[in-house]
Amino acid sequence: MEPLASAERELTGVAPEPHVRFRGATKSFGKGIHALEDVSFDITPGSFTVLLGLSGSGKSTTLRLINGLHTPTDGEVSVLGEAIGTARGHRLQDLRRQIGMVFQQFHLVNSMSALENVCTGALGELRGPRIGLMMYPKRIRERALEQLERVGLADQRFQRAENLSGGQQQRVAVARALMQKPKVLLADEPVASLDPKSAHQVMRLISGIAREDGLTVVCSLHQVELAREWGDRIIGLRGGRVVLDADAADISHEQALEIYATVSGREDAESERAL
Ligand SMILES: Nc1ncnc2c1ncn2[C@@H]1O[C@H](COP(=O)(O)OP(=O)(O)OP(=O)(O)O)[C@@H](O)[C@H]1O
Repeated sequence: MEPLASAERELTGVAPEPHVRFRGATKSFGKGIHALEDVSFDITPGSFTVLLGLSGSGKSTTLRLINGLHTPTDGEVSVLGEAIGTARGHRLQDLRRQIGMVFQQFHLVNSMSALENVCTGALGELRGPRIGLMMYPKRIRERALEQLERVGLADQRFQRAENLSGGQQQRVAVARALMQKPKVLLADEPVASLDPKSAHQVMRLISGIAREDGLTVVCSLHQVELAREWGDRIIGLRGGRVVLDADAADISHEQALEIYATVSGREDAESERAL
């Protein structure tokens, strides 16, 4: 998915500024735990990048560096042209508002309706807490309903989140992320808890919305086939290092599987899951 970036290049002859830039980024936790080591890449606006790798390879750390939850121990991470690790206060809040997030475990409030969960995505633009759907301004409730319509769940708007299926809950979580009107959408293993049919549905939804809104997506996955089907580009991580970085269309199933090259029994089991 390169329409935005390639259109801009065609019009101006200049490649657009990347939405995400890693330059020699390293993240260590104490002595000896290098979650990420010397990672460099640029992510083009409007592209869909998949981070592929087994458990512990550094995918979540990469996403957390992008949304400023971690700061790099060494090197630089910039998002939308700013070094997010050094941004503070309002500037950091503004940047974070432009970065939507979707998680493996959905992180909805179970006792709230689907619509109220989506409304919480707008809390960053409101003052003070809101308890109950009717405490949100009408314009926010209307926007939330529009987002629920986009993910095909308007008819479930008053259903408590806990009564929805996993796939439906993830669609509500996508709608909530869209309330921020993000430029960048980060998805951390968004389909790892879903059955294959729901997983495809959610990936199709994220991909379709990203295309419509020109969103830049960075999505971690551990399933090779999903990565090849939905990503424009695959960045493979192993042991905190980039071991593959190429257009998804140019990567064979076997090449992608090499990311899971076995060095221990644990990884053997993981590489079977990755198929
Ligand atoms: N806060 C932390 N403190 C200590 N070590 C950490 C911390 N966060 C991550 N790590 C370590 O960094 C490495 C990379 O972890 P990360 O969560 O980024 O991997 P991942 O590819 O997302 O794995 P998973 O799919 O299991 O979430 C692992 O060895 C992990 O144990």
